[in-house]
Amino acid sequence: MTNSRTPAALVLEDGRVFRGTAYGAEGRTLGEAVFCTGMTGYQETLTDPSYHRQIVVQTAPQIGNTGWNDEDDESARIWVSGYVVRDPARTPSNWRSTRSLDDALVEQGVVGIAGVDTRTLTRHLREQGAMRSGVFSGDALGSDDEMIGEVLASPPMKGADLAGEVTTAEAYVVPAVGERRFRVAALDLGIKSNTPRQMTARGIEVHVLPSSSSLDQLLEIEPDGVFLSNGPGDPATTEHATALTRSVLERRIPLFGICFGNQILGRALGLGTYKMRYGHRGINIPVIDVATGRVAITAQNHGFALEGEPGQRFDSPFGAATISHYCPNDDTVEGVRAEDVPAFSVQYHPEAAAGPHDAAPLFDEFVTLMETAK
Ligand SMILES: NC(=O)CC[C@H](N)C(=O)O
Repeated sequence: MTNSRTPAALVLEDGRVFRGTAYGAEGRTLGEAVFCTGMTGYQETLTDPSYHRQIVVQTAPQIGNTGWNDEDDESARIWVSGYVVRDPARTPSNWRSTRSLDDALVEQGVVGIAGVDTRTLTRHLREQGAMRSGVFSGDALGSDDEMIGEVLASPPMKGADLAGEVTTAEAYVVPAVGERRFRVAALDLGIKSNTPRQMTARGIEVHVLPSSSSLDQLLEIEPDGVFLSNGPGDPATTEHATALTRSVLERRIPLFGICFGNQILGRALGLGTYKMRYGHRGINIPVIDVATGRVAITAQNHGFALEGEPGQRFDSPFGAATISHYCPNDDTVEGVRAEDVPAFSVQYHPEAAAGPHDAAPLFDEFVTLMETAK
């Protein structure tokens, strides 16, 4: 259970060391330290494959209050490489809870640390940027120099090609709820369970494909639409997915992308990507739709972004395109739309569980795009 007295340390690549006690599994883990500002939804965060190779810091001081249930996982396992909290729940309480968060972390061998001053840590990451880090506890604790050395020897997130590490080994089909109206080929770069669920609820039969699938394998499905999922790593490494996307655009098959998928569509349209200082990770991030001026409150989890200006129109290899959405906090690109081929994508999460659901109608827009193309 929680409140272990085993000493633990979170070590950042710039030499900052935060001391605390072991939480979850004991041992050693390495990854990019990033902070997430969601007050709820820690189970969805932990099981989101986009957090692969990241050590997640929760800014909400109390974590674990509702325990761990058998329904909210976004994938078959916890993907974060480490977990940093301030004050873990001693007594989880929720009618759906089947075990404590601490037990779930131990069961899956996820090394964490509690008792960290997460406010100071978050301010540090906000100023200095997300960076390589490690959590060390028990026998794995070494001298500061040793631990910093291990962190400095670990690979950076920039240039990391990770979709192949999280994608499904085999293609599978998620049937439509009720009558099947459309068939969609979904490229799994780290897809979350709630994404096919949002589509199947709208009469879409979803064929989830491994990230290495060829154009022929995709076309074999005779899809009415193609979906590009979220996923971990640097979008600059997605040559295969970007080439595949270009072939889909050439054939004018309706296409919708989320997060990593937005970065891939952007790249296919000729935009560049860059690593943000500390990214957007939370569940109350505003996004403005340039066409309507409307603001949506969104869930986000990204450390990279597309280059471009809010509302900018640009020439792509597939005709005109627009930066359709942006974040008013920092003018980050949050969506792109092609005007001459049926394709659009967003950097945020319309499938967000536990919400917010402002952006859910984007799945209806995908349906409309497919209806129009038929
Ligand atoms: N959730 C995602 O799809 C993240 C995309 C990409 N790995 C990023 O960090 O920007």
